[in-house]
Amino acid sequence: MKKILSNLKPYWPFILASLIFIFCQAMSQLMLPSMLADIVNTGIVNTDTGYILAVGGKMLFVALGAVGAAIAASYCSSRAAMGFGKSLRESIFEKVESFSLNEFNKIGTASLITRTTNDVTQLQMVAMIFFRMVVMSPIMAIGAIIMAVSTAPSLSFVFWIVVPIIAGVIVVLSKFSLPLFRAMQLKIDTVNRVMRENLTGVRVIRAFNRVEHEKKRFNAANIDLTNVAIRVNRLMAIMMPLIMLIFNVTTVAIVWYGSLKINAAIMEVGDLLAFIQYAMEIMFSTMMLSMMFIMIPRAAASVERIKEVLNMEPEIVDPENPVIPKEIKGILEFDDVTFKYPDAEEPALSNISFKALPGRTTAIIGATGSGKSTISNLIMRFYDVTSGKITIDGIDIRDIPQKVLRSWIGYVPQKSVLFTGTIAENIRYGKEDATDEEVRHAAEIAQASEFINGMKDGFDTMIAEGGLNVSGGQKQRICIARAIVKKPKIYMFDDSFSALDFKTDAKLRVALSKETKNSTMIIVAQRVATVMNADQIIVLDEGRIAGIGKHKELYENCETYRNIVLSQLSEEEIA
Ligand SMILES: Nc1ncnc2c1ncn2[C@@H]1O[C@H](COP(=O)(O)OP(=O)(O)OP(=O)(O)O)[C@@H](O)[C@H]1O
Repeated sequence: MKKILSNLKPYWPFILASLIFIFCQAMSQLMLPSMLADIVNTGIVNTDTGYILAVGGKMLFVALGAVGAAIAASYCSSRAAMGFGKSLRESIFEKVESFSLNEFNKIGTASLITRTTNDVTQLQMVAMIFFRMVVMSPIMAIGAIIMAVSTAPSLSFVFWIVVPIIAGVIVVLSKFSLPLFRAMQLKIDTVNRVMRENLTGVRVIRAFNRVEHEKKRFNAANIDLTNVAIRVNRLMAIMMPLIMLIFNVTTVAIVWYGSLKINAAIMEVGDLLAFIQYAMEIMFSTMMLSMMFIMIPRAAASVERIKEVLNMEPEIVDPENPVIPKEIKGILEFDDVTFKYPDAEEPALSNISFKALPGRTTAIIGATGSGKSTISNLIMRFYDVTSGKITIDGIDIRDIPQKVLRSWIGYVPQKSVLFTGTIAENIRYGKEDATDEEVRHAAEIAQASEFINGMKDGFDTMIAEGGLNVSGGQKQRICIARAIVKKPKIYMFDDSFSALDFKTDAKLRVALSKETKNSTMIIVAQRVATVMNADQIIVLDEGRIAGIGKHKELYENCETYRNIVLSQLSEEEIA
């Protein structure tokens, strides 16, 4: 909670100003009924027009003051609440940025989006009303009780009956509403998740004619959310008429009892009028407070969900005593590495040891699911090894700050990811201050220049959201250029040539080897043609190393490798 509330800190001047204005508004509003009583008791009873005009003028002045204070309070509380929301969203975003892949998996992307948007909006709304109502209502309620009791002490017993009844109604209803509000946020998560899957998977959905199925899935989630919302609103629907009934019965009781007093000449008409107005203020304030009780549980559900994100400790953290060498050679070594994904039964990698040297190409090949991408995940420190260690120039990568480690590596993921922006901007993602020449050169090596220059706007061509306006192979080459422009010490290509035709794949590797003479190259691939010229090939089989060596040796000595080769190459190609 402290972490959430700390986001209010920068806005305390607005909160303070809003409280002062609210106080002024409450005071002005409290003065009005007693002035009205004065007009009736003195002005009207004595038919003193001058008095009526004088006090009426004062009333107008006070009422205008109340309006001004209300506007100012509203402005200040809105500024504070909106600022709070902005700052909270920033905090969540920053926290999420520090998550390792495991934390993303735990909460889920759709839920993280809802928590950053919808849940924060809930808190923002509550904060705005909170500043106004929680301060205004008690001041008004207490002030009105004091004024009412001093105006007509004999009628004040009414409050001892009415206020507890209103409070009781609210407490009971809020007990039912909390679980419903919690459920509602979860349902919003589900709607978002289904929507997200539908938008990203639209091509597959259409290709497999599953539009109807997806409609049903979305409808189910949507109806689920609607049902919970209806139940919540049913509670609200009960509450408002109940409170209005209490309001009206109370007014009737006051008028009836008051008129008896007036008849008996114990009370003046003006005092009864003032008393009714104070009674209204008291009941209205109690109702507003009760609305807070309804909103607070809803906000509490959102607070819980935001707290879960803010309190989640990322598993991958920077070392306390980091080692940051000025210069590295790029010798990457796996030393008896075993790794099990969180929640997985079996390790994805077992006892992996190898050394990748600068100026050499190390290729990793194996069947699907053999653990190739897991190796790249570990090198990037998206996950930490379960046992053993990975070193660069002899330094355990857990002793190197993540930022520094990742600055040494040019990573091309298995699934190409591009961002909305121009092609040049996407390539510059690898090196922010890369010159146009550097960008062009990187594209040249990545065999991307030709198709980029063929586009109407060349390097300034806009990439649509998710890179939908370029082909799979083009996307891959832009991603490769992004890594090349960085001029890293270590290249990590995770099955990054899979969408390229054989000719482009070969040309790219030749151009790359010229450019990266002193860099350590790690190429994960499924295709034998991509790896067969590597200086060393690591053959993975169900998370274990089945063989390490050059193409020829492995073909002769490693059965797993031979089987992969035989399944892909013809006799002449092997020879
Ligand atoms: N996040 C994860 N949580 C649990 N298990 C995982 C996770 N990611 C991968 N695995 C498992 O780890 C094993 C190795 O997966 P990995 O992605 O490294 O294989 P791969 O050789 O790269 O396969 P492919 O060639 O199909 O990409 C597989 O059995 C897979 O099911």
